[in-house]
Amino acid sequence: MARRTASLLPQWSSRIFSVELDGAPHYFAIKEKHRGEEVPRLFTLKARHYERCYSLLVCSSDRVRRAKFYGELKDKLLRHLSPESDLSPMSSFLPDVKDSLVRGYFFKGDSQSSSSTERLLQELIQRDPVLVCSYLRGEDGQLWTQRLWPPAESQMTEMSKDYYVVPSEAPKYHPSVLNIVNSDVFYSFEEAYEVLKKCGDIIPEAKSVLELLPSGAETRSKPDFPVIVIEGLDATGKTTLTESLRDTLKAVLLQSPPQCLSPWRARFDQEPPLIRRAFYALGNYITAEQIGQQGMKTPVIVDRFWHSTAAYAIATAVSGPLSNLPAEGSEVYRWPSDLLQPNLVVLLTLDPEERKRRLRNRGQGKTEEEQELDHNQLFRLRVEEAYRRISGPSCITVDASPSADQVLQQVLLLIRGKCHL
Ligand SMILES: Nc1ncnc2c1ncn2[C@@H]1O[C@H](COP(=O)(O)OP(=O)(O)OP(=O)(O)O)[C@@H](O)[C@H]1O
Ligand SMILES: Nc1ccn([C@H]2C[C@H](O)[C@@H](COP(=O)(O)O)O2)c(=O)n1
Repeated sequence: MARRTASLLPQWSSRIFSVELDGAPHYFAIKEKHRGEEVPRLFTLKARHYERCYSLLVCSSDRVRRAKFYGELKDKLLRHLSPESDLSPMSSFLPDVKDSLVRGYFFKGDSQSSSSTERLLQELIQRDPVLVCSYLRGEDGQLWTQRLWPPAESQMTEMSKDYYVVPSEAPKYHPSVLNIVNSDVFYSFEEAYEVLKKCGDIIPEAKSVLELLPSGAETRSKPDFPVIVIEGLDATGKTTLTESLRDTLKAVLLQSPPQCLSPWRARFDQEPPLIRRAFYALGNYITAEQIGQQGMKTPVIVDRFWHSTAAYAIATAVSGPLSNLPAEGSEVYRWPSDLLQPNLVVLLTLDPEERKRRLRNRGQGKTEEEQELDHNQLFRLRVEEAYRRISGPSCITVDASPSADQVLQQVLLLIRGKCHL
């Protein structure tokens, strides 16, 4: 058992832990306990009767299983724990080490129901890939010790000791940045394909999607005619503009995700980010195949493409202000080497109030991510900034607030300048 836990989460004592408490991230490290040592204080939990807290980190080496289980675990804990437990997301990572982020949850253990909580934890560690720790409050109500739970799990490992929980500086970038590559954003057909292939047993629809895929991202010869992608948040006027461009340029209009994936889109929108983003990533390769065929005959206009896939994924993986995004020039913003590159990518931007007005006028239902855009100003800013940072090709921003015809003329000017049409 001890060996199991040690291999689940290597370099235990070098890790930083992050937990959202009262709406703010708290970062802490652990320090071996030595007698009489002064240790900085971390945080106080409000209610006195919470003598103990728990963390659960999901440690499976199978990333599809880990992603599915992480979502299910939240539902399970919410069903079982009292609302006073303040269930919060938690993570642990090795500073600057890619792919080292492990996610989980943190909650306060109510002394009233401690035996039933411990029964649930016992059940979880026996069946599922979780690592459980308990945290005890120090005498001054502020200092906490961390220890592997239950104590019998910890014999003979570096986790066997008690550790002080000490405050740690916030990392330069949001810890989720460490795991974006090939978990939130995919940089090759193969990487996204692998995820959907592994899902075949648990999500039957994945098999239908796999059947629609081109046989790899073959290097086709570049289309003879220009390929122009129109990007932007919802209701910025993409549909209006792409339809006008199609008519004006006698072009073919395509979209990503492609029409043939429509029957499965809602299904994959319910899945955890790893699976959902792999679905959208593969959609781009189907659209690329269609572009390759149509682009030999006419200009092609595309409503959303890889910029959307990457920008929404990055902006969702990272929370908080723009400064939490990976820095400009980061590998996270690079274009997949095996994906067709358009000749021009236009990003439509709009004042948030005008966007809301257009959304209201349109009056359609919204996806969860669209609702988030409405309510969460920071999320909207992160999506737009991520769009701007993507390179190879980069997007050219066009203000979409003038009339539909003025926006069309502006974009036609850009196309004529860049694509010799
Ligand atoms: N330049 C414009 N000025 C005023 N209204 C516009 C303009 N362009 C589009 N609209 C209106 O704004 C609404 C949203 O436009 P549209 O559907 O083209 O956006 P979209 O970017 O395709 O949205 P989504 O991504 O959600 O499909 C529509 O009612 C459309 O008629
Ligand atoms: N190529 C694409 C297109 C869309 N998405 C995702 C990103 C958002 O969650 C949502 C927006 O699309 P809309 O509702 O406006 O059709 O779909 C993507 O990841 N990649």
